[in-house]
Amino acid sequence: MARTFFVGGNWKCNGTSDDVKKIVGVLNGAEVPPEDVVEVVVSPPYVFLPLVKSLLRSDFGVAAQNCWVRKGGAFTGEISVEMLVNLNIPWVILGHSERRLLLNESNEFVGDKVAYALSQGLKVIACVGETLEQRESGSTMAVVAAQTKAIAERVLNWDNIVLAYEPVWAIGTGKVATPAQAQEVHTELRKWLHENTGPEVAASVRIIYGGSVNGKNCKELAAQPDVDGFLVGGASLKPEFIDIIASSTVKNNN
Ligand SMILES: O=C(CO)COP(=O)(O)O
Repeated sequence: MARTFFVGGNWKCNGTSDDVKKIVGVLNGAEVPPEDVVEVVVSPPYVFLPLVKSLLRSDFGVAAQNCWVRKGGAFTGEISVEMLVNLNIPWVILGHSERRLLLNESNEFVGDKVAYALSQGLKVIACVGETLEQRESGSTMAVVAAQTKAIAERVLNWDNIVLAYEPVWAIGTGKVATPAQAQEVHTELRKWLHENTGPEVAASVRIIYGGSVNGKNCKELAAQPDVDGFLVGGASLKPEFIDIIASSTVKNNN
């Protein structure tokens, strides 16, 4: 089954409005493969969402980097799903390891957020991934399965979910997973989805890789059969993001 390649740019907590305008200018001027080959979504900090939404080319999507777990209300400092819907922001990144680890977001909390965001019509980039310690102790698959299970227990329809495998040890470290390491976990995740959510979900859900993806290593990673795209951090703030988008064409012979 054809899974459209997906390239997300997670800008994290970076930049000024001038930086944002510059990045969007580069994206708007870029020649990229058509939408049936690659879906591109960029994720600026909350405060720049309206600016990016107003300036960005219409064939690229926009994602928030987080949202509140339930309907908005007396939750100082939070941004609700309803607000994102109101601003026509179609996507949200949830469960990023920086939030799981630095802000103590549990698997259950992330699962609740995914379910609520989907219920209100948002599409979700749900992140899973193990720490170096967990990898070295041989628990990679147990960790990502538990993270995925907390989502699967709360969600019936996976049509609007992209699953991002982001090994924590590869994030912002310049230490990229080898194509074989990425493929191995993606295959296992697809197997897990097959057993726990059924063959259709397993065949159609896009599993993307994140962790030190750049313009040089993207092609070899993209060539792996179960790597359906990328979630890019640092390199999404640079012109090489265009090269990463272009790596989608390695799937063209599928
Ligand atoms: O966390 C990431 C994307 O969400 C990856 O970040 P880097 O590409 O900077 O390693």
